[in-house]
Amino acid sequence: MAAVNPDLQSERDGATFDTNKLTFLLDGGEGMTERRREVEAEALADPEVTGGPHYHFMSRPEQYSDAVRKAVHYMKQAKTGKFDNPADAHWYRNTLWPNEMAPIGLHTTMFLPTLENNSSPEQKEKWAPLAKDFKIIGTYSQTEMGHGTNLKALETTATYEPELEQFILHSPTLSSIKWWPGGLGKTSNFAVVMASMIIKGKNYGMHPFIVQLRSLEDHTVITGIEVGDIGPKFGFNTIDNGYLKFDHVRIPRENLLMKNAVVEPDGTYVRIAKNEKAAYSTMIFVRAMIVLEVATRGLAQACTIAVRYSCVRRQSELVPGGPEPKVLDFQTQQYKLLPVLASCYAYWFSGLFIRMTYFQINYEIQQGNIDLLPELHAVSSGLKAFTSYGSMAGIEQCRLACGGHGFSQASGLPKIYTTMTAGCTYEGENSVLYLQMARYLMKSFLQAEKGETTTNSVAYLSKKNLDKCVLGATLSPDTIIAAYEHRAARLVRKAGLRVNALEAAGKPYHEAWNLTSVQFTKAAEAHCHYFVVLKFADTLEEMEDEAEIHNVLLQLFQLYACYGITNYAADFTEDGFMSQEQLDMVRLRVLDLMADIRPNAVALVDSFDYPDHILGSVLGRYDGNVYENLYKWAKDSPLNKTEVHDSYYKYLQPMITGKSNL
Ligand SMILES: CCCCCCCCCCCCCCCCCCCC(=O)SCCNC(=O)CCNC(=O)[C@H](O)C(C)(C)COP(=O)(O)OP(=O)(O)OC[C@H]1O[C@@H](n2cnc3c(N)ncnc32)[C@H](O)[C@@H]1OP(=O)(O)O
Ligand SMILES: Cc1cc2nc3c(=O)[nH]c(=O)nc-3n(C[C@H](O)[C@H](O)[C@H](O)COP(=O)(O)OP(=O)(O)OC[C@H]3O[C@@H](n4cnc5c(N)ncnc54)[C@H](O)[C@@H]3O)c2cc1C
Repeated sequence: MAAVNPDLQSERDGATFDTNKLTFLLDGGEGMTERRREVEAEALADPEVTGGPHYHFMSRPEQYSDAVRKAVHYMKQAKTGKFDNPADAHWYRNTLWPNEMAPIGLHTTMFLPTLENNSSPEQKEKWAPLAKDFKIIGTYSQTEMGHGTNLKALETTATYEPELEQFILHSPTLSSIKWWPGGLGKTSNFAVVMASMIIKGKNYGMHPFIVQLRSLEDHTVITGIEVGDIGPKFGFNTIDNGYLKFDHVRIPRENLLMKNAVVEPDGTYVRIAKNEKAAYSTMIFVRAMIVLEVATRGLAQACTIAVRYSCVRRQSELVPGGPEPKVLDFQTQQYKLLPVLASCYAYWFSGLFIRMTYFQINYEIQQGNIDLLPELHAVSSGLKAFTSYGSMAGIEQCRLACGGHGFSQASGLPKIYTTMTAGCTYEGENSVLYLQMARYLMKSFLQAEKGETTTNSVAYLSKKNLDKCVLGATLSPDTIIAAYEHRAARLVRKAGLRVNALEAAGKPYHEAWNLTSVQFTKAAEAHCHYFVVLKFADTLEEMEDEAEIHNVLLQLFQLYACYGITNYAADFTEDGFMSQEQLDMVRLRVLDLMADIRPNAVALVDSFDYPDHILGSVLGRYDGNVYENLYKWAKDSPLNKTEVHDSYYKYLQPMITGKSNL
């Protein structure tokens, strides 16, 4: 390995804590870190994983094709049983497709989970092993050209025919064509298709059906089906997001996944699930996972790149006539990066929380206890929206902080950005998800108004909140949490009262709701902000005695919270809760905290523990040898394969010389 750039080494030497120990905390324990590192090391040693053509120097069809090569490699490995632990499989995939979507990504994240959670026991026994062993490859096909958000308006129909005990799948309109499902265009031979189920003329709404799309022999498309790729996108170029059109395709009755609802041979519909949204369960799973696995990890990688590079990049003067400083020593550069780094830690702890909570509540739901489903739906929706937007903005901030080189694909940042920003849209567009959380907040507000006790994430709504902020120079977690509680409770209450007032003035509820929806999305955002602050504080409280790590995490917590207050100052001050003096103090504390955190900045990103291969960045290399590798990168560019490019002979030569050698 090349010698580490002394400018980066000095940062590591000056850190006040052991990065390894912080990595253990982030991974959820030393054993988890060790296992992750083992899986990554095995993958990194495998030329099928790290070899192959250079991602950025391939065309899109080549990128897709290479991703399929990797998919086959992954499936061969998985078939040996070595990834029986889902975490192992996840780490391996992250190393194989760094910041890319695998053509079989939907197979593992949505197709298989839907089969497992929406099938009857017999169906699960039949389909899940086939999918687990990759004998069939599937996707999750829900969104249509005309509707992604409004699931009640999906137009694909599954009409039951009792005589033959079959459903007939049909796409009656242009807008009913399935559009967007990942891996649908070229890779999958099966899909879970969400379609409106019609029996004897009655529409029972969206239900999941397992449908074969292509032959298992030669991959040709099943009669009555038209399927293909939807073309190049802003990112996600390794995956074949597809379209799918049905022309009266018949499937057996048994292909309705019947855990939540059964259709008997004579067409009798029997609902089993207690909640009518049971068919939406896979979406909750993915939203809960996006928080850590997509939003936070994308941001952590961007922070790693930008912070390391900012300690390698020297520019301008700090001391007149003095040497060029590391750019991270400029206060403005710290202001660009350190609050983003603090938010990354904040999201991480919320991500760990929602992942664990998802598995706990889902277990209860599987046992038939659905009491906590509304809470899980609201929190997973809100956190998905809050963290994906924050990460998207943070990644862009990291890119800008890298100056010109940040604009190059060599930085790795454009790829991280385009992959991650899709998470603001897929699995529920962010405003739409904030409005789902807002419904929950409105209900909870009404409960609190009636004097009832609200619980879980909204417990604070029925508490007596402080009228005056008691935040002082010590910035204790409790006073910070109280400030965020106050802001969220006030914004929820204000929006709720306006709905009530508009209704009292004669507006129908739906109109009152729409007229309050901007306020409500801001209230939902404030609620999520509070929740993320709370989970960060909980992590600090639960930490075992690792004083050095506790100190630096406390600084990050305070920075995250103070920066949030300065960014949303009006929310905290306009009702007189926080005084101007307190706000001024918080603003100055942001600057002081940045100075406190600055010496540990590199150690804090090293703790995310990303191998260079996953970062895919010349700027963010662990060894900090940026310039020689930027030069190498440019030399490898396909345009430099020949001294004179073909386009010269085709276009320039005739113009410049009046003749052509072609
Ligand atoms: C160590 C690690 C191991 C773990 C490894 C795991 C790795 C995982 C990695 C994850 C990587 C992820 C990569 C992802 C790849 C891309 C995937 C992209 C896939 C997709 O995009 S699939 C399509 C997604 N589509 C959507 O999300 C559609 C959005 N729309 C909706 O969800 C609904 O239509 C909407 C907006 C919620 C409205 O629904 P509607 O039916 O109209 O309902 P109402 O608004 O009338 O509400 C009625 C009532 O129901 C409640 N509700 C709504 N949804 C749900 C739900 N899901 N569950 C429970 N309850 C729900 C709603 O709140 C209302 O309640 P009220 O009480 O207020 O009446
Ligand atoms: C990269 C990517 C991968 C995807 N993968 C899959 C997949 O594998 N399977 C699949 O089925 N789908 C997939 N999708 C589709 C995705 O789930 C939808 O695009 C997403 O749910 C948003 O729905 P939409 O496109 O209909 O947006 P729209 O709902 O049309 O959003 C447009 C605008 O309208 C606003 N809006 C819509 N409804 C409301 C409302 N009720 N209140 C206020 N504002 C509203 C939105 O906020 C937004 O600003 C994918 C999409 C992308 C981008």
